[in-house]
Amino acid sequence: MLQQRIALVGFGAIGRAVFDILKNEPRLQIAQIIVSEARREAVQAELGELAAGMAVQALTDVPVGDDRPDLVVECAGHSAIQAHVLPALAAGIPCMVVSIGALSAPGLAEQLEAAADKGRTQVHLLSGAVGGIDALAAAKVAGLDSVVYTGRKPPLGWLGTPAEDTLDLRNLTESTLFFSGSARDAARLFPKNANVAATLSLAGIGLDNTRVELYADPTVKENIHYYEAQGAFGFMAVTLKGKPLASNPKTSALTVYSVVRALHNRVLPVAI
Ligand SMILES: NC(=O)C1=CN([C@@H]2O[C@H](COP(=O)(O)OP(=O)(O)OC[C@H]3O[C@@H](n4cnc5c(N)ncnc54)[C@H](OP(=O)(O)O)[C@@H]3O)[C@@H](O)[C@H]2O)C=CC1
Ligand SMILES: O=C([O-])CC(=O)C(=O)O
Repeated sequence: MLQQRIALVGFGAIGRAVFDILKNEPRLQIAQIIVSEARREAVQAELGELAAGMAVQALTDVPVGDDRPDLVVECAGHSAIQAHVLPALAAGIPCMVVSIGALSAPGLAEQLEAAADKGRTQVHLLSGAVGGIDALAAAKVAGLDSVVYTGRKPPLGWLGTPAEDTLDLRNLTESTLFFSGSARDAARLFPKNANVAATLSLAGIGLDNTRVELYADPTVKENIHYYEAQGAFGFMAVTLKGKPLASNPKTSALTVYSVVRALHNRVLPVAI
């Protein structure tokens, strides 16, 4: 039986939900949870209750020595790529990443590639809240002409973002466009909301050529991702209406399931 010892980076909405799904899965043992120094003791105490009988350690860094995990799964935020994913890759530990918008920062994509090369390993950018990445990345082989993405969330999903500079999100009465531009700018300006734009770009025609529109829409309850891609392969359009996590309305539950799916694909006899 294939098994993996996993270090989970981040124990917020996604991390907790992944932990909850996997805690009784013998093939996928979450051995370490990487959190900030300020939260470490509290998380360790909580794990004592959540995971009685399991040896899960709350740590502030991914161990790269004797106690190294087989795999690092990032579900924390953009800063975690520099802090935890780069060193793990350089030490030869494969990583999965959901905070893909971080790769919009100058030089970070190249640093990730170099670290993975140095460690002779791979970083897997997960599909997260969106679907069709397999088709888009395959279509890229023959050449893509355009990829256009629209992200639409209920107004409260945009709280704490630059959308608040121009919109009264708590009192919005109609669907309102507040960002139109490149995926690079979207990912930089909306680090907790536009990872999907970056994912589509990296699978498709890049962060500067992927066009993005973002809407706050009081008529919807889901986080809606819609994109169209045109190229030598033909045409595709995807609509994904993702239910938000109760613990974080910015994040679609599908992101959690995409992590679990990727992990299952590493250990189950049949990968799909
Ligand atoms: N690819 C995709 O489709 C999607 C990607 N995402 C990405 O996933 C991230 C996490 O989402 P979600 O779980 O909903 O967010 P939450 O805010 O609920 O949780 C994030 C957790 O990660 C912790 N954290 C942040 N930075 C670090 C770090 N450098 N090291 C260790 N822990 C850290 C935070 O701790 P603290 O509070 O102490 O900072 C917090 O507990 C988002 O920020 C976004 O980048 C989200 C949705 C979709
Ligand atoms: O979870 C979602 O629906 C998408 C999201 O936040 C992101 O792209 O960062």
